[in-house]
Amino acid sequence: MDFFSIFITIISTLLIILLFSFCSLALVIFSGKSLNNPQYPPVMGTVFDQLFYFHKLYDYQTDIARKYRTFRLLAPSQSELYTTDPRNIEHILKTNFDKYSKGEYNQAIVRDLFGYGIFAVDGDMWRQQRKVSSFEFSTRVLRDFSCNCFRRNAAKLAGIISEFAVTGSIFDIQELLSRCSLDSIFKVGFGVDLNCLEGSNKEGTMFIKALDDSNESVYWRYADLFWMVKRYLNIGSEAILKKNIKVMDNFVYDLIKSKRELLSVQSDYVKEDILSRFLVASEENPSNKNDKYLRDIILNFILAGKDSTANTLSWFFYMLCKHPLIQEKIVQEITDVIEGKNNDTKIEGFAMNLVDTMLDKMPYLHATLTETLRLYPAVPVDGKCADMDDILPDGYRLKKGDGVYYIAYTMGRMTYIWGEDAEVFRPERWLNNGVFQPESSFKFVAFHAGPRICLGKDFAYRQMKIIAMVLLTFFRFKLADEDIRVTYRTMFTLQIKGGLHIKAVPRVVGNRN
Ligand code: HEM
Repeated sequence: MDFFSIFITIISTLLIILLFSFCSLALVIFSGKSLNNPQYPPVMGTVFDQLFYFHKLYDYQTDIARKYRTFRLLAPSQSELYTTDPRNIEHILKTNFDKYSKGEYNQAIVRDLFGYGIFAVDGDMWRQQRKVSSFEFSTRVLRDFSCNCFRRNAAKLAGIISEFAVTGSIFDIQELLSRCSLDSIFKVGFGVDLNCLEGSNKEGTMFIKALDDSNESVYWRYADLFWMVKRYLNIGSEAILKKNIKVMDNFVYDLIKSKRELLSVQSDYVKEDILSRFLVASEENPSNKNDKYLRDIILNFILAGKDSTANTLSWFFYMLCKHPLIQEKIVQEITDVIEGKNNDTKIEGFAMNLVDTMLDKMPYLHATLTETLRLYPAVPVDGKCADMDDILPDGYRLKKGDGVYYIAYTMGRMTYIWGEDAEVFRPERWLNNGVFQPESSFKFVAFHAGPRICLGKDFAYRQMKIIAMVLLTFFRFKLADEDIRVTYRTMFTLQIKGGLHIKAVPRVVGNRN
């Protein structure tokens, strides 16, 4: 056989294999999915379509949801349902809680990052972590200790921004907020001073980058057909992910080691932080005593505490730059609330004098933060897996093993939920005669709902309010480029792609005109 014939034989064999694989995959994807049965939600494509829209995934989902409130994408072995209907959300997250779990499909995807931490487990493991954590979050000590820490970190952040303000420099506020909230979660969660905000902690900075990149790489698995093969061969995005996870693991294992040493040396050490509580709980249950289990708990809390708050505040400042009148209204509310009670004109003193009662009297700020979360929810898509066949309240059926996701980002843009001005940023929609009106957690689902509702909601609002009050008292914020329209980085949490580059103009405190 000549060279040309060998070449043709190889190419045609490859083509036949490729065609065969493609047909088998198509057969697996499209068979057994009740495609034309109107009892099941309409099919809008396969999960691999998400590859093409990955950079604007949530807007792609929103476009479909404008036509179909509940729809399906097909995956090889199951259907993935997406819904915006609050009735369905109540059904899966609360009324039929026991019929839905995180599911093996999701767990396989997130295992390398989340391990067996609270976000990735079900059943007894979840109940045990929820119990220890909810006890921690309900204590008065945590409330006082965390507020103190938020005030200090807000003052440090304002100090850094004042240097930029003096020189008129542009800075990335998302980056600073990210460091600030990481410092807070380390102090409150693990009793450790990370000092990432000052930039003096190089490992901390590397840790943040590794965390963000891993968050994105793991999310990419939802659209990547070959992620398991790549993981096995340790190539491409999976090789990068593995490296990033190693950076994070080293960092977290060092933390556990130093914490254990501290607890054994100092018998009078105050065990009030979340990690100490889990360390004590693990002493009582030897199966949870290993460092891997503690690593998972820590990493889940870091993911919960850092991204959610920092990203929400970044979108909040973006909205305030786009709506200067809203920015000034918040400043007026701060002025009214602190009048006669906090006259300190220095950043540190002002921050330390912000007491709980002042935070509670800020309905407009509360509404603006909530409006930010309505349009830019920190967790844009979240979901569960059906553990048995079921029928949703909107009448659509799903089969055992199907995924069912609620799209918080899309829900915020649905006129049937929020009215004709759903896409308009309008904090006033949350107020009635100046009093904040909460919405059903199945309609405003940014904090999840039902038995697994976010444990850190109040914690997050307190931190966001303190930071917002300190920064807005001392600075007026403007976008570095007034015409810019920022977008998101597609990952588990809604981060601004490329950061938020802004300028701060000092305000004259005591005379805020
Ligand atoms: C704006 C801020 C925040 C938002 C929007 C938010 C949102 C959410 C969402 C959507 C979930 C459900 C995730 C899932 O499906 O597993 C969740 C769960 C959780 N959040 Fe938050 N979160 C915020 C801040 C925080 C903070 C600061 C902490 C802790 C320091 C925290 C701790 C938790 C925990 C422990 C869970 C797991 C609950 C469970 O599975 O039982 N969150 N949060």
